[in-house]
Amino acid sequence: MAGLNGDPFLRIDDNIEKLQYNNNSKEVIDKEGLVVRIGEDSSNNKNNNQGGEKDMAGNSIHRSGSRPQLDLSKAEIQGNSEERDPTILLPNQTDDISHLALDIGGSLIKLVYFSRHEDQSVDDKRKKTVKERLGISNGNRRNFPILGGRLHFVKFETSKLNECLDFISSKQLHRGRIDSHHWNSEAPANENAVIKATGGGAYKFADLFKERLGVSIDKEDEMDCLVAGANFLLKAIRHEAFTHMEGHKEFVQIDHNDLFPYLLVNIGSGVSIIKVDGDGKFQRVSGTNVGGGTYWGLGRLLTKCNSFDELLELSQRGDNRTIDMLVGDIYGGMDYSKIGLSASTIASSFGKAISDKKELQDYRPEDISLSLLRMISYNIGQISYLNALRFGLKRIFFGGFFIRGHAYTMDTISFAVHFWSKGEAQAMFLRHEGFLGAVGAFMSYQKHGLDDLMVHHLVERFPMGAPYTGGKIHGPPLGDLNEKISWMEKFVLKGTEITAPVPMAPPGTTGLGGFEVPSSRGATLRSDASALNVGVLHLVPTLEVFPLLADPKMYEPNTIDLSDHKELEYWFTVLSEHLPDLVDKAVASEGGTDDAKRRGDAFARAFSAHLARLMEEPAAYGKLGLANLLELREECLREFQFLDAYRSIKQRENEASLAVLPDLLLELDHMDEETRLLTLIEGVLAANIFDWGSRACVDLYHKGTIIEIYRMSRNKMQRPWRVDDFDLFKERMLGSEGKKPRPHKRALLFVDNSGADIVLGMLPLARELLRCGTEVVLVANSLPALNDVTAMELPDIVAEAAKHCDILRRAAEAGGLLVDAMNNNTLDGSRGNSSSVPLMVVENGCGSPCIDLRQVSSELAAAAKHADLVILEGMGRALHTNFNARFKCEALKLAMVKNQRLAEKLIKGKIYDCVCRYEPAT
Ligand SMILES: CC(C)(COP(=O)(O)O)[C@@H](O)C(=O)NCCC(=O)O
Ligand SMILES: [Mn+2]
Repeated sequence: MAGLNGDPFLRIDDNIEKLQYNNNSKEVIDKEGLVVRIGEDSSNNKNNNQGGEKDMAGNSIHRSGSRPQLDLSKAEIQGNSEERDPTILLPNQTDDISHLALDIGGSLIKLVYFSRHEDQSVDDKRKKTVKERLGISNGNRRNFPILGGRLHFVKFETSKLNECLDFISSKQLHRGRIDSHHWNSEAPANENAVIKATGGGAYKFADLFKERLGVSIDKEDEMDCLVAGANFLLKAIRHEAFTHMEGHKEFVQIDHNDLFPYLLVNIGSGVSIIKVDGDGKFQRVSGTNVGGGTYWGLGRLLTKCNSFDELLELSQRGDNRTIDMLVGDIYGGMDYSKIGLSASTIASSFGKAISDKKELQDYRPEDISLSLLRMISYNIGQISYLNALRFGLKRIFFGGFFIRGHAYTMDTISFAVHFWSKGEAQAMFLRHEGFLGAVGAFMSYQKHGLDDLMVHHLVERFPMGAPYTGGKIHGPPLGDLNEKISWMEKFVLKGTEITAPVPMAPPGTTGLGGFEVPSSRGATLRSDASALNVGVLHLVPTLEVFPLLADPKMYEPNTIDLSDHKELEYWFTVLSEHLPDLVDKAVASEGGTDDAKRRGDAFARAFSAHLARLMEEPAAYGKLGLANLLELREECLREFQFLDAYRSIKQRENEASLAVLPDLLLELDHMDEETRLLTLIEGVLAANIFDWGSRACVDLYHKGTIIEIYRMSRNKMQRPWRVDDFDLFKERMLGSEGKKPRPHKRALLFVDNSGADIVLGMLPLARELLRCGTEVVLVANSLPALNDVTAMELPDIVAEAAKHCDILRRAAEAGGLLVDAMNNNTLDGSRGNSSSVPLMVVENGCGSPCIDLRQVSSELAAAAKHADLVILEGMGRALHTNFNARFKCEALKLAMVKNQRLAEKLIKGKIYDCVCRYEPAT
């Protein structure tokens, strides 16, 4: 692009440190304008959030997780004020208010509580106009049966009940109650406060709760709760159920329309077997008194173990052949093949002990524990299968404290079910198995609307919420950032490994001699891993499935499946190596203060801990794809309050690119249609090189200015690209043999990075579509991720670009993007032309470099309804995710591959190759 003048731009890497470190100075930010303007916009955020700061999106940032306080301003009584307990509306209440349910078992207290977060949407003028255009009524929030918020899952040992009471009291969890539309304030004395609880402890400790917290316990039936909890979790959480065979965990997608009937086997001290036919429809069809209590009780007597976990851990080093009588023992080492029993099959649990002249002390506790575990697990598996057979059920879900995410136990039960059913029935386990009762008790609050939640309304996140040392039941999650950081510091001082050492079974001993040979691999033999498998559930009623997906049920966002360990290792290394640079940027973005450095350090440790955990057990947080890892990193940054690490880089690149935009537009306008379309697509691909998430690109930035790199990238744009459907797309756009095709009605452009990518790549392409008469919706991130442009930032960028272009200006005005910016500054001085096709901006509902189209903002879903073209741009949105996605409408996927391995794997090409994939509507 000879016409682009080199301009006095800094090298990309020059002085970035300096510039960013100045960011704490309000003056610098003021001068740069962008941040402050956006900040001002947010002041009309109706929420009055004292003490909180605002981020760029105008959202409130709580600097501490302190106790909730009620904002009573403008409080009013609803209904009849003569009533004894009238409902009080608190319109300005913004802090968390929670409500709580408990399952108080013999060994563990499981606690589920809900915290409500303020509606973070900023209802500015622009958004209103876009909503009007898209036909979204402002009042539609009321259609949602429940308020957005979070469900937290916490466990305490029952023996530490006081810790649990302190936790409830410090968070004031017993005070809040919510019904579907308003807050119910509590009387200060709180005499009438009631919390729902199930489990034996609900009876046993009721007085203590009254005494310590002043609350009454409303006891809920244990079985009702179990079933309600299981139904909710199975319907609402995507990766809730999994199979576990020979150490291999596989998630099962349950179709919530085809869930019933199923068998629920709850293995507590005893075992209950329940046939579940629907919500609230179930029958306890059987049970057995040989359960978790039997294992623990007998195990304790026989091994002198002090805890259930210790007993389980022992089993992992055991060899049951020393105690169990095997078929081979009876048949002189031979199989009894006539009836299908191999020599290693257990003929009689503990059977060898009758003939050996040995005393208890002659047996290893490890072997006893394993033998006992297998005896009880097989027995439960067998009885469950027989009951499944009795009622013709194929699916059996196992839950209860006995399992505790213990791989070997799950393998043994699965093996038994598989063996006896000859593969017909399937044993499945639940990620939240320990919380079924507590969730069920929570569900029993009236009118909270949880039943109406769908899978796409829930986002599970894994904050570094609590101190853990692996395998241990942990105490209260840390809400306060400082607590979290000091925990990290303590943790490091102690020099403990973040994940507990996994007890490894000596090869060839564990699991030998069973019905066949259930061989759990050592790496998955972790006891109580489930303590770390449960995240915080974010309830976001505004999320929707992207309506243009051709087959939402078959849709899988991730292209790269990280269950392949080699793949996981590779990406683990990439992300670990990028970490120091990311921390530098993040710390600098917060002014480089000591506090920021401390947080940066804590962030690095937390994220590394997540990575280490996932390396050890990739399926720990549900099905793992690359998109999940990249999102986890962004979430982790936010958890340590780095809200926009690349803020100043984005701003610099925007400014640099906007300065050369007029030249680019002028050049484009002198081209014929065909050359122009090619140049535009080349422009998008070339400008996608500005990606601060790619190691190779960041190395490149040290070698030239923005414009130099852009020009270099443009010059390398020779066709054919590695994936090159340009001719097809051109034909669709321009037609052939003189026939002009009808223009698209509306195009959704999923934009990627700030700077050249948006300004010199996607905006000019948008302008071309507008010129054809196509409405354009720019779809951008709701929250920052790397150097991606956000929906909050786009209107200002468009406004700046529109100063140089009538097409953009008119369209932006028509789309409500230029609320006040453009009144005087137009090229020709003319006022807005509302007859122009509109250019709009919507947020996509996520804060990641990738996008999962099963969960997008309602704004985007509404915009999609009239769209007939989807353009996905960038590596994250078009390659890591959605490369294989099929749409009901036409789709164009544009990206430069900025990673050698991905290039080889995905397109059999090399780094910096490009993808231009055009797919007609399916
Ligand atoms: C994070 C990204 C997906 C962002 O790419 P983009 O969507 O901006 O094109 C990409 O930079 C990436 O995959 N980076 C990690 C791989 C690497 O550094 O080579
Ligand atoms: Mn990006």
